[in-house]
Amino acid sequence: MITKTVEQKINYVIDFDSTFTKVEGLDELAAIALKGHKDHDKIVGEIKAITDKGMAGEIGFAESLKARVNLLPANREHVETLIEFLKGKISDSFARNEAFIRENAANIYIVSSGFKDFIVPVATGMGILAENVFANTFTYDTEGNITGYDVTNLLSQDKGKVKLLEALKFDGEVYAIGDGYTDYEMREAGLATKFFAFTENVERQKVTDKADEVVASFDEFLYINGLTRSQSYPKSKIKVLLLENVHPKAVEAFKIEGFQVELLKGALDEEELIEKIKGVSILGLRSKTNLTKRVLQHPNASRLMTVGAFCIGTNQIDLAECEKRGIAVFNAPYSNTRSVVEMAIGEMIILTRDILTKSNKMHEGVWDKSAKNSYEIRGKKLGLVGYGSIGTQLSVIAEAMGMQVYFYDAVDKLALGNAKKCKTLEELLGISDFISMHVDGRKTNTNIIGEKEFEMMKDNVIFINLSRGHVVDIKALVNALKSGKVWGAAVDVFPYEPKTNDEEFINELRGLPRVILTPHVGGSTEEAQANIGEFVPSKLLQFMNNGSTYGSVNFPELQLPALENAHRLLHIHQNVPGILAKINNIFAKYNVNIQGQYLKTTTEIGYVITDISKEYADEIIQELKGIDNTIKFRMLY
Ligand SMILES: NC(=O)C1=CN([C@@H]2O[C@H](COP(=O)(O)OP(=O)(O)OC[C@H]3O[C@@H](n4cnc5c(N)ncnc54)[C@H](O)[C@@H]3O)[C@@H](O)[C@H]2O)C=CC1
Ligand SMILES: O=C(O)CCC(=O)C(=O)O
Repeated sequence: MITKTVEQKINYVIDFDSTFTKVEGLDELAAIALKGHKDHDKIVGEIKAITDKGMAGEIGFAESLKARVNLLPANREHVETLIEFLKGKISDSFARNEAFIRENAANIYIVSSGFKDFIVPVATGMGILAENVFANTFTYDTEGNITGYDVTNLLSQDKGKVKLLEALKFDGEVYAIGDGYTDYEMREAGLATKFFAFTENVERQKVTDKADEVVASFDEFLYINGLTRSQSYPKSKIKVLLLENVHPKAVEAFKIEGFQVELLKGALDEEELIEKIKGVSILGLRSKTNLTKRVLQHPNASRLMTVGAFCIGTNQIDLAECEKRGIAVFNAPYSNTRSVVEMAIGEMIILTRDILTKSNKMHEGVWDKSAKNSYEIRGKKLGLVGYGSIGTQLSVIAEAMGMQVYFYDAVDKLALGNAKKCKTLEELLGISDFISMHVDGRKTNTNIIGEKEFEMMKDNVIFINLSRGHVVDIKALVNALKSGKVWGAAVDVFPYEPKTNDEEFINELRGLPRVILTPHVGGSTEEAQANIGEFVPSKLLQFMNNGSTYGSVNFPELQLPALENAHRLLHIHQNVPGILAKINNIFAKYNVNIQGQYLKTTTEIGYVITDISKEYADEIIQELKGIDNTIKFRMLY
């Protein structure tokens, strides 16, 4: 751990409400006491409004406290309930750094305008000494009802924290940490050496404007001051940018760990992405944002460490450029496959029963009961182009529904069930009653189905594309539909897709009969999106927290053990001879004890992870970074 040699004693004065805990104790006490009360919302709202005004410095503190306690119909039992509640509401970054609190307990003070009645049990549970908690105290009647508070306590008065610090006469420096104006007042009065505005739970501009430093977490406070901490680099300083409305679970996964997260609804074009990627270390996108070489080469992208494709396809990402730059890319290869398969089955049935035509007629008041142009899928031949995760699942389900399945894949694939392998695409096109595209989006798959391929198909074929827009020549499909070669089609993906839901969809397929058009929603089910929203962040977090790259689509894959009692050094470099030797020469030169070492390479890059004992010369870091052909270096503990 990094530990500052502290020559001068530092006293840490920490606020409680919305700093040490995520919430305001008195507001929560009101909510507990008024549970089930007919005026619950009204009274709690009033109390919260007064709290906010007081914290923002808009009304005097004494006035705010009096008004709030007067509105509070609470008793000892409610206080007990509040204590249990608050124990679960310790701010994440304080909870993460309990070890620091316990080690430095003698110099850590809670100075709060809240109440000892609930602060002491919560704070002492985290290692704070009871005698170092300074706060107000309630007064109770004989039945245990709160009647008021001790008005002689300095903290119940205006500028109470200032008065208390004057009285305490701390020896050494005083670092005040809090979210409210009264915390700043200690600095204003010259009683605190520095004021750190704490914004993990609430951010008040009036307070941050006055701060010496704004810290989004306690980790950041410890980092700035070179103190012992649980995170080698504070996650609140690491930016995560999530695009295309990924599932809220993803946002939550990063927030829980303390990252700075921004979620945007739509996709971004190249210029917009260059602008937004500034300072971003973790980027999440779906199929519509192109992460191009130009974006990656821009200085704004220099902090980018990892990218998550919240989908299967990664053709929208320049994987080779990411690799060259030491950026690990992950995707969700299976989470939405079932959703695509179900949509393909549904669309085959809708088209072969001519349901679109019938439904449209019904909406116009036409009752046309007839079996004409309606067929079962049972017994028909389904041709799958691409026999990967989706193609194979569709194969099994279609077969269970009585279809005869044929497939063509560019690589040799094992046939599942009774499916039959075709040697060529031409063979498959000539056999099939239904053709469904499930190839990946590599560039060479552009227009693999065009005029010539439609010509090879049986008359009245039903054609489905849920893979990628560019694999089918849309003009050729339009002609095949107009000529009757293709009876009906379902298309979910297009060479150009609108960036957001506000943009018009323009395509020649619009308005054609028996054509199902969907806005790239093959994988958009609640289930699939929730699965992806968990899966991709778990990969990105593993990479960030532990260095593991298992499942990466462009990086040497390594599943690393948990870090135990060591510092982990991660070195990404161009794959040229001699780098491992150079790394180990540095360790040998400084007599570093290696606890474990892992290496994996691709033809382009090498990834060396070394776990070392915690005592080492700081110089090794600069020397490791300085090795020729180093792409990226970082350290974890
Ligand atoms: N519409 C949507 O919302 C969704 C679309 N997709 C897309 O579906 C496609 C397939 O996904 P997966 O099955 O998971 O991919 P996969 O990578 O498991 O399978 C693709 C298969 O296509 C084969 N292939 C590639 N090019 C070929 C060619 N020219 N001819 C014959 N075979 C070829 C590959 O060898 C591979 O077996 C991808 O493009 C993916 O992006 C995936 C999920 C949702
Ligand atoms: O849901 C998305 O944005 C894209 C789905 C898709 O095409 C994929 O997973 O490859």
